[in-house]
Amino acid sequence: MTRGFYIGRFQPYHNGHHTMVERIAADGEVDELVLGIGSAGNSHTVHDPFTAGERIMMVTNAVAEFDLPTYVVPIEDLDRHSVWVSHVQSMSPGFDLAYSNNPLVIQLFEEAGIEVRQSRMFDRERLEGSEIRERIIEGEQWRDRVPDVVVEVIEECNGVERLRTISQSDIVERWEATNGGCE
Ligand SMILES: Nc1ncnc2c1ncn2[C@@H]1O[C@H](COP(=O)(O)OP(=O)(O)OP(=O)(O)O)[C@@H](O)[C@H]1O
Ligand SMILES: NC(=O)c1ccc[n+]([C@@H]2O[C@H](COP(=O)(O)O)[C@@H](O)[C@H]2O)c1
Repeated sequence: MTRGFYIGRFQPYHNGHHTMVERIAADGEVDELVLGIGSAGNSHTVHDPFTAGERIMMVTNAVAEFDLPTYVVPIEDLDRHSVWVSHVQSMSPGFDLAYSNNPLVIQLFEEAGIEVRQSRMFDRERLEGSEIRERIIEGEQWRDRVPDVVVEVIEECNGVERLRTISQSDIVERWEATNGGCE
């Protein structure tokens, strides 16, 4: 029995992530997969708008279509990279290999003796979290870049409105930092 571990911030979980999981399921290289919700304590910023709970719903509902047993676990950040892999292991069902294209994640797992498998990036011009968040804020088309169940979660939590509101307050904060605030 082989279990894999795939971590991401999933802000939001998009079709690039979904293609990755689809390939893992189709290849049959693992019997089970753990999906780690990274930076789990972060939410309500333009970089990390969705809560761990909302992202758990996105991922759980999306991967249900695959014939692969999965577990979704939230993983909070730590201020010490040197112990992050132990922290991940303490929060996750045991795993034999990890999937990531993130250079720091790859470095930390490999230093801990855990095999990391990388993949190519799928349709990266369209399938990038920051681009999708920008499109949500700007009112451009984004729904075709995420699984339908992710659209449902974002709509259920008023995510479009949240991102737009947050992006406005970010603009105000940046303006105040540059201009010394209002008199
Ligand atoms: N289009 C894609 N194809 C394949 N892998 C992807 C794709 N987009 C992201 N990944 C990988 O999935 C993992 C989690 O990525 P992450 O949640 O940071 O998404 P992202 O699209 O890079 O988001 P952001 O722009 O917010 O950083 C990382 O290893 C990342 O390299
Ligand atoms: N020290 C730490 O807390 C640490 C180290 C490496 C990665 N991470 C997290 O792992 C996740 C990696 O996911 P991404 O590939 O989506 O960036 C992120 O949430 C990142 O914050 C945390």
